[in-house]
Amino acid sequence: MILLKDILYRVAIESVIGDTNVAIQNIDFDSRKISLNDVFVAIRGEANDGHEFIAKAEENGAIAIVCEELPAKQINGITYVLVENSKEALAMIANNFYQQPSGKLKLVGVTGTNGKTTISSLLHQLFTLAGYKVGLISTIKIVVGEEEFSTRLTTPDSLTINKYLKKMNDAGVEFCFMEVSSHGIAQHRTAGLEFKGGIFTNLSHDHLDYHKSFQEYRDVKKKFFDELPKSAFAITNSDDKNGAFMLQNTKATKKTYALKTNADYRVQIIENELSGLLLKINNNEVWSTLIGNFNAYNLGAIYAAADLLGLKELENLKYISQLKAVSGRFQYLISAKENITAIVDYAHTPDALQNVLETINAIRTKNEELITVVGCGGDRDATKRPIMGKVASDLSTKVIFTSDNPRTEDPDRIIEEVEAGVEAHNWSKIISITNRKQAIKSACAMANTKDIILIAGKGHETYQEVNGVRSDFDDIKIVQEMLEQFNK
Ligand SMILES: CC(=O)N[C@H]1[C@@H](OP(=O)(O)OP(=O)(O)OC[C@H]2O[C@@H](n3ccc(=O)[nH]c3=O)[C@H](O)[C@@H]2O)O[C@H](CO)[C@@H](O)[C@@H]1O[C@H](C)C(=O)N[C@@H](C)C(=O)N[C@H](CCC(=O)O)C(=O)O
Ligand SMILES: Nc1ncnc2c1ncn2[C@@H]1O[C@H](COP(=O)(O)OP(=O)(O)OP(=O)(O)O)[C@@H](O)[C@H]1O
Ligand SMILES: N[C@H](CCC[C@H](N)C(=O)O)C(=O)O
Ligand SMILES: [Mg+2]
Repeated sequence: MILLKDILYRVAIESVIGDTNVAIQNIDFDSRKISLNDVFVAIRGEANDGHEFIAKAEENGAIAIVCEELPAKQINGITYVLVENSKEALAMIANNFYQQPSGKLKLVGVTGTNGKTTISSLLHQLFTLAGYKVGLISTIKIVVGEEEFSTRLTTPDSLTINKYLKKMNDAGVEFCFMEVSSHGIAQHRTAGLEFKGGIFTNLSHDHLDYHKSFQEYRDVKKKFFDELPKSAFAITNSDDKNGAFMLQNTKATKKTYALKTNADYRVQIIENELSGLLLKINNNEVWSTLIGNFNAYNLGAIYAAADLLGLKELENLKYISQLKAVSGRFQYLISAKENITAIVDYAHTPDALQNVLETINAIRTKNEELITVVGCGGDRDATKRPIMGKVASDLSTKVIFTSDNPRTEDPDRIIEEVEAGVEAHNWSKIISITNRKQAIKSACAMANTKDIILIAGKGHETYQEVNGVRSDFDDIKIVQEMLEQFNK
């Protein structure tokens, strides 16, 4: 039996009306999911104000209401807990309800604009190879030992995070790697978690619809490191101009990785080919089948984290060389007959797109075309659209602009905004085909022997979201079918 007072530990409470010595059943921040003897936490969101649903939660049987503002009428028998910040309170309550699960394993958070899924998934792979039971909370999926769960957000709400961490405790998981998005930090989804380490990847343009300015976006990311405990490690990319800034006020042990500057974990690229990377990390050579400069950074961060988590040097190098590419991250398929290469990549920011295109250009010979299929998501940062249009047209020989996830926006309007970034001398390179499947088919039809097709933006996603409806859609499957037709 759990009492209301037990879950209020570390919650910044302003006042309480009613009894906290009451047994509670469950917790939720959605009035529609409240049933008898549950605790309802009212949250002011982006679209709605949870305080407007307090009456609904009471009707559904809530025994306690946690809120920032008391309802005009209070009901006898229900306890009202007035707090400073409901989102933070929810996080603390979730930590308490599931008995502080983050402290019972080694939790490492990965933050930054690009590379979070790659690094956390590869660390999950590495520690699994090393024989440990491992957990993962990522954009692609949540993993608890051998069990996998689907997920919609990169960093889930605090209740969901703690629920899965508890499952990990019950399954005997020793290490958990999780992505920490800027939305997650800003909305206190990770508050109260006990991190053993934090990793910073890089910072570039994204989510400026939500954070309003680059400074605000940067400061939110920094907050994650500010809050790490002294016993944790904080690993940063010292080649990134915001790398040092991230660790300015952290209490954690600071460590750096870099390709260009001096660092605790120094990575050098010896060979960089379509078959993989030969790297020197500190004084050891290691081969990886991962491709591109940016993966040399990711591998540097992974090596550093594994080292700081106690993996022996030789084991670390051995497992790094066995890591396999993460789904939809530079995933490539080759049609045997025509020798056409198709690369499916999740690049959905200007920086990621530029990195991927530069990687391909570095390995492509001049007479092979690079045909890029790309679009931008709706209801997300619109300022990145023309920049992605420019990057795609500057760095490809042909471009097909198309839809990503239009969500509630008009796909043709989004494409126009992407096209607006294309410079006049590149206009002859581009065409636009709104239907993404058609765009991929056209790219395949345009390709000649040895050409390279990049399909960017959706990576591992198996749906396309239009007006709130997600229909089956898989870049990898579509391109596979097309390439098989060539082989006939
Ligand atoms: C913009 C944003 O981040 N929104 C998130 C936010 O929702 P919200 O603030 O809009 O919630 P709301 O609809 O206004 O509702 C407010 C409150 O009223 C409650 N409510 C509502 C209706 C009702 O009948 N009863 C009721 O109690 C809701 O449960 C909620 O508690 O809080 C919700 C619960 O945690 C999230 O699911 C939701 O994510 C939406 C779906 C989303 O698309 N978020 C994206 C932008 C996101 O977070 N992405 C990041 C970053 C990606 C990256 O960098 O890679 C991620 O971590 O995935
Ligand atoms: N270290 C890196 N630096 C720059 N670009 C990268 C890096 N790692 C991966 N990328 C590129 O960014 C894309 C997204 O990578 P990944 O999914 O790992 O990032 P993420 O941070 O998890 O993104 P999201 O914010 O959507 O969760 C990749 O498909 C690749 O094109
Ligand atoms: N986590 C990213 C995912 C973008 C993926 C892209 N396919 C899109 O839908 O815009 C975001 O929420 O911005
Ligand atoms: Mg991710």
